Parts: sequence; structure tokens; C-alpha cells
Amino acid sequence: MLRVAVPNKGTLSEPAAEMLREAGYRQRSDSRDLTVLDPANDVEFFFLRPKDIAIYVGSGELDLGITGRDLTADSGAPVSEVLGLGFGYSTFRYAGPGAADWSIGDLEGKRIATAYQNLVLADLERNGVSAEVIRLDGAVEISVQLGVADAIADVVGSGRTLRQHGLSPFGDVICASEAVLIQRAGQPTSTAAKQLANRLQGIVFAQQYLMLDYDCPKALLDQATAITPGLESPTVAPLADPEWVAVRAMVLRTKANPVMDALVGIGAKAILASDIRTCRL
Ligand SMILES: Nc1ncnc2c1ncn2[C@@H]1O[C@H](COP(=O)(O)OP(=O)(O)OP(=O)(O)O)[C@@H](O)[C@H]1O
Ligand SMILES: O=P(O)(O)OC[C@H]1O[C@H](OP(=O)(O)OP(=O)(O)O)[C@H](O)[C@@H]1O
Ligand SMILES: [Mg+2]
Repeated sequence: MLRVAVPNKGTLSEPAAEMLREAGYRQRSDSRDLTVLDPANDVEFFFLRPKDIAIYVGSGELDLGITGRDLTADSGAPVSEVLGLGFGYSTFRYAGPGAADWSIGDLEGKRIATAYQNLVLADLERNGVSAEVIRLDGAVEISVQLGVADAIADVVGSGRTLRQHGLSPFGDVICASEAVLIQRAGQPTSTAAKQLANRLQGIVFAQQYLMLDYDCPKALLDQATAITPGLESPTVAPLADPEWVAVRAMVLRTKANPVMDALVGIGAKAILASDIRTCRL
């Protein structure tokens, strides 16, 4: 049976469970449950603290895990990424009070509060800076105000929490993170693990694309195909009117509107964009 770790709380918990549900796996109905058995798929899910997941997977106790790239890096556990999951995007970076026009060198001799001690120690060493790292569990942004630190290193999503506490980011991003599927480093991926990864990959792809359907004068099909080449090539179907065809092609979600504008520009009609829930490419 495949054993898979899923975040039990925090930012990644709900989207991870939602993605697994969409991929056809059974998930917990009570947020206090720590395990869920999915006999139909021969998988057991373990709901663990996101920070601990790389440790369980790195030790070989669990086959796969969903957690943040930043947490994985901080853990130092021997794991590798199977797949980026397209949610939980954040950056891990330094921030200081006020305008914080600091450089990394200005951290010399300072106190830096963080919940990601190993990431920070490694970054300071890379930059040849000697500073004191104050290890906190969360709500790190308040630590400067409360006088236990001079600067922080923390997860930044929208940047709202930093702004609320009068902090500004500085220096290069220490880690650009997203939720990732991980396995033990160097371990060959089992057939069961590949199947779970393929199902999740299908959802990640599906979220990046839209399906476009439109009607197009037959005489303009070459131009339309150039605008929507699809993945292999667009599906073209006859319409009752012999002068027109129906075209169907996947387009990148980020390009959908300019593509639709271009189709209008050549005379396509009834252009519809719809979500794709999952796929195998
Ligand atoms: N605001 C955010 N936007 C995007 N990703 C985030 C955000 N906050 C945290 N993350 C990501 O989520 C993961 C950590 O999750 P989170 O902070 O929710 O867990 P936790 O701190 O262990 O739990 P909790 O905050 O409930 O104590 C990291 O990978 C981090 O990059
Ligand atoms: O840039 P923002 O969108 O404001 O998000 C960033 C904040 O979100 C996370 O906090 P979380 O809610 O997990 O609380 P924690 O600090 O207690 O972990 C993270 O640790 C930051 O504090
Ligand atoms: Mg947190």
C-alpha cells in the first residue's frame, strides 16, 4: 500500500486535500483525523505538520509527501521533488523595519528571527555574514516590534503581513517556494507512486489551460489554426453550414484573452472558453 503524507493544517492543507480529492482519492471528513485509508486506490494518507513531512518521507517511512519547497529545504532531509503542484507560491526572504534599505552585509552582528533556522544559517554562511538567529515558531513579523530581533527572515505571500508590521523586504529571495510532491532522494519511483504523481500532474496541467471552442469560416481555418495550434493540433469538426467549421483547442490560461481577441479579429464567432478539470497529455 502506498503511504502518503499530507499537511494537516496551515496554508497548504486545504488546497492539497482538494487536489487529492479531484484526483479521485479519499480524504478526511474530520479535520482532526490523522490518517485516512483509501482501499479503492490502495493508498493510506497521513495528515502531518507540513514542517515534519520531509522528515517522514526522507526517512523512508512514507513513500510520498505534499509540503512546501521551503520547508523541505529547511529540513535538510534527503528528499527530491517529483512535481511542482502550482499552489502555495511564496518567497522566503529577509525583512527589516522601515524602508529597510539594508543589504545582506548590514545583518552582520544583528539578531534575525525566523522559523526556518537552517535556511537562514546556510544563506548567512553563503554570504559570509555572522549574525545571531533567533528561532521562533510563527508570527515572526511581530518579533522586531517586540524587541527580540533586529530583522526577520520569513515567508512572504501577498506581502500584507510585512506591511502591517512596518517591515520591508530586502536582499535576494532566499527560496522561491510552492507546494511540491516529494519522495525519498535516490529512490526509484514505484508504479503506485507514479500513478498518484500522474493524476496530480493531470490536475496541474488542467489548471494551466482552458479549452477554447469557436466557429470559423472554412476559408480562414489556416489563420485560426496558427492562432490556436493546440497541443498536437486543433480538433476541426464540420458544421451544418458547409462554409463554416467548429474548432476546439487547448490554450494557456494566461494567453486566453489575447488569443480570443485575435480570433475575433479574423472573424471567428461564438468563442467559448471552459475550464478543464483534469487531463492526461
Ligand atoms: N501566505 C502564504 N502564501 C503562500 N504560501 C504560504 C503562505 N504562508 C505559508 N505558506 C507556505 O506554506 C508552507 C507552510 O505553511 P504554514 O505556514 O501554513 O504552516 P505552518 O506554519 O507549519 O502552520 P501554521 O501556520 O498553521 O502553524 C510553506 O511552504 C510556506 O511557503
Ligand atoms: O505575505 P502574506 O500574504 O501576508 O503571508 C505571509 C504570512 O503567512 C504565513 O503566516 P501564517 O498564517 O502561516 O502564520 P504563522 O506565521 O504563525 O506561521 C507566513 O508565515 C507569513 O507570516
Ligand atoms: Mg505558518
